[in-house]
Amino acid sequence: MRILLHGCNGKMGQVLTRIISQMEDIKVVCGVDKNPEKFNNPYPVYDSLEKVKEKVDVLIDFSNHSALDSILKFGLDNKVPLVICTTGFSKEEKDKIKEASKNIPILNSANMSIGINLITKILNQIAPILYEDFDIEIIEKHHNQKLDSPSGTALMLADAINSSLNNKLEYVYGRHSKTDKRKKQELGIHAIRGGAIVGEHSVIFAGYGEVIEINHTALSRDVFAYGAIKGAKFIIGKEAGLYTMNDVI
Ligand SMILES: NC(=O)C1=CN([C@@H]2O[C@H](COP(=O)(O)OP(=O)(O)OC[C@H]3O[C@@H](n4cnc5c(N)ncnc54)[C@H](O)[C@@H]3O)[C@@H](O)[C@H]2O)C=CC1
Ligand SMILES: O=C(O)C1=N[C@H](C(=O)O)C[C@H](O)C1
Repeated sequence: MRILLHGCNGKMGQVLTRIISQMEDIKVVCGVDKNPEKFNNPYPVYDSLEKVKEKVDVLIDFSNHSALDSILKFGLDNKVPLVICTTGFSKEEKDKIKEASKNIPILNSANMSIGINLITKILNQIAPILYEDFDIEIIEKHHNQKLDSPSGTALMLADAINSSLNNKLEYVYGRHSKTDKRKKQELGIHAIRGGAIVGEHSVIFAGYGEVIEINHTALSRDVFAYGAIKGAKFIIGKEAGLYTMNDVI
């Protein structure tokens, strides 16, 4: 498997570089990063996808939402499947991913871990049972270098809950300056940023006599990298379409 690593000089790009260098059946054949000189990688690094000349089987992206147009163009022009792991996309950008997936296979997930994706399935089943008697809130914690908030995963968890409730919930981001009490249909989403926290997510169902919490902690970035590699193996050879990690696990 020949991989193009987009965002190769970032935190996730470097974790993937290390892990893939220890594997026999797969190889990063080139990388793209807007800071191409930052590391001495064992593959060529370009500052633009337009400069890539290597033949690749799949593109894995951990970069920034602003790179989306160039990634979709590369995939469509070269018929290369995409594994898009970046977060922070707007509604318009998510629509662009959906449109491109009519012509090429795209795997898009805000979280490549097995645990979080299993939790989305569990939430889908339990939220309709609990909603009447429990208020639902999400807390996420990440390192102090993270650009987007709330995390893509927090939004993914919120969407899993909301879709099981006919999308009747109203997302409330923090409660700064509010003077009214919580409304029943609110789904509070709260972001903590500090230190080197890799990624923690809690979904809280708060009732009157009991509280249920579902927690997930990523212990290292390796878990996302292994998920992305699994996703890349899965997406190669698939029909055009939009896939998630729940199709992989
Ligand atoms: N789906 C998942 O499981 C995970 C997703 N992420 C997401 O992946 C993204 C990257 O995360 P990190 O590696 O921690 O960030 P980072 O900031 O350490 O790395 C991003 C890299 O992308 C490069 N870059 C930024 N804009 C670019 C552009 N327009 N063209 C080319 N390169 C560009 C930067 O120079 C940097 O080297 C974030 O959106 C993050 O939320 C991170 C971890 C897990
Ligand atoms: O930026 C990160 O670090 C992470 N981003 C993803 C997100 O926004 O949900 C996934 C993971 O939690 C780490």
